[in-house]
Amino acid sequence: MASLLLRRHRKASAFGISRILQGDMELIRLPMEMNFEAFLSVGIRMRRYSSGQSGSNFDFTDLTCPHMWYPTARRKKRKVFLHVGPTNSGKTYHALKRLESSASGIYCGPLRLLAWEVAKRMNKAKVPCDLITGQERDEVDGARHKAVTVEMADVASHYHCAVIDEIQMLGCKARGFSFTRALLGIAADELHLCGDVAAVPLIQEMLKVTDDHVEVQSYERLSPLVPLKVPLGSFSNIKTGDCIVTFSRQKIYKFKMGESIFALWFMGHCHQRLGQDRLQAMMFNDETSEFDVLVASDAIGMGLNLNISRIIFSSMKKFDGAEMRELTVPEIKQIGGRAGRYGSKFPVGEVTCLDANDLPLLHSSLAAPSPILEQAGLLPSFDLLYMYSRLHPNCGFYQILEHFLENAKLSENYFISNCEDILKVAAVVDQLPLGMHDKYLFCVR
Ligand SMILES: Nc1ncnc2c1ncn2[C@@H]1O[C@H](COP(=O)(O)OP(=O)(O)OP(=O)(O)O)[C@@H](O)[C@H]1O
Repeated sequence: MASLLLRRHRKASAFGISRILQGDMELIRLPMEMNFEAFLSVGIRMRRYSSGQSGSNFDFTDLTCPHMWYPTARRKKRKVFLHVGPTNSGKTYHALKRLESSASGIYCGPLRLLAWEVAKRMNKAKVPCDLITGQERDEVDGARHKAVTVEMADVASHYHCAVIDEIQMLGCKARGFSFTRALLGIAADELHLCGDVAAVPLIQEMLKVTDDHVEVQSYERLSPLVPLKVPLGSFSNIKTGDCIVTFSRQKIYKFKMGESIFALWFMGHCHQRLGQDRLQAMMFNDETSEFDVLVASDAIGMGLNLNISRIIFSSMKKFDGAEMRELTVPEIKQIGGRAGRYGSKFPVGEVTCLDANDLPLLHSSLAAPSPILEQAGLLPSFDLLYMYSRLHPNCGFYQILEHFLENAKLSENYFISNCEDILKVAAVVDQLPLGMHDKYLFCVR
C-alpha cells in the first residue's frame, strides 16, 4: 500500500505540473494562488460576492449550475454535433475527419490506447498532434492538435474543433464526471460527441443552458454483427481472430494457459506497463505476428478497432467494485460490437458465450435498445472545494470533502460520482504531507 501511495504521489505531482503547463484554470490553481481572480472560474458565484455578501453566507456546495464553472467555453456559442448510432457505424471516423481538417483541435477518449491511435493517425496524416495521458506527454513540434484521455481535457484553451469519444460514459459511476467536465468545459467552435443514441436527451437537456447549437447526426452499422446460436463450449473450439472477454485478472491468466493450443495475448484493464497495451494491440492486428487470439478485459468495449472476428463472453457477470452483477445492455453491445469492424480482416462479426446458459441474455441484449441515460456524473471543481475549506479552517481534507459531498446540491441532470471510493482515497492521502491540490488530484484521478 505504501509503495502504491508513493507511486501515486509522484504521479499526482507530475500531473499537477503538467496541468499548470497546460493552463487548465479549473485544476491548476494552487491554494496560495487563490485570490479574487480565482472566483471568476466559478462564474455566477462572483455576482453574489460583488453584491457584498460575506463568504460564510455563500453556499459553495451549490452544484446546480456546473456549466458556469467554465467561463472560456461559455463565451463561445459552440456548434455541437452529436454523432450517434450503433457500434462500428463510423461515428468516430467522421468526427476525426473534421478534427483533421481543422486548424486546431483536441480529441478526448476514454482509453490511453485510443488517444495513442488518434495521435498516430493525425501525425501520419501530417497533422502534428501531441499525445497527453495521465502517464505520458509526447509533444510534437508545431502541434496545434492534441489527443488526450478525457481526464486530461484542457478547458482553458481555445480550439477550432474538439471530439469527445464514447460520450455515453457521462453516466459512468466512476468516470462520468470527467466526461461532464469535457462536455461543459471544452472551449471549441465545433464540438463533436460520438456515442450511443441513449445519451441524446440528457446531453440536449444539459446543453439547454449553455447557448450552444446542438445537431444530431445518426449512423447505421457498417458491417453485420451476428449473435451465434451455439456457445464456444470448449477452448478447443477457439480459432484465429477470436477474442475472449473476461472480467478478472486471474481469469486472464487462466485463459492464457491455453498457449499450448494457440498463441494467446492479453489486454489487461489498467495493470499494463506503459506501452504494453499498444504493443499487444499492434501485434494482434499484425497478420504476420504469431498472436492471433486475444484475451481482453471489458475495457476493450471502449471503442477499440482491432482485427476481431468473434467475441466470446467468458461470463455475463462481473464484479463492479461493490457487487457481482449481470452485464448491462450497453456493456454487452459495446463489447460485442468489437467483432467484424469495418475495414478489418473480418467483414462479418460474430458474438457468442462460453456457456450455453448465457446465450439468452446475450441475444436479448444485442437486440434491445440501450436504456436512456438519465444523469451525468459530477464532482466539485478544486476551486469550489478550496473556497469551502476556507470556511472550515480546522478541518482536514477528508472532513472537508465528506462534508462537501454530503451537502452538495445538484440539479436533476447530475449525480455525484463515486463518493465512497473518493472518500476512501481522501482518508488515506489526508495522512500524507501534501497540499490540498495534490490531495484533490489523488481523489479524482
Ligand atoms: N467512410 C469510411 N471509410 C473508411 N473507413 C471507415 C469509414 N467509416 C468508418 N470506417 C472505419 O470503420 C471502423 C469503425 O468506425 P468507427 O470507429 O468510426 O465506428 P464507431 O461508430 O465510432 O464505433 P464504436 O461506437 O464501436 O466505437 C474504423 O476502423 C474506421 O476507421
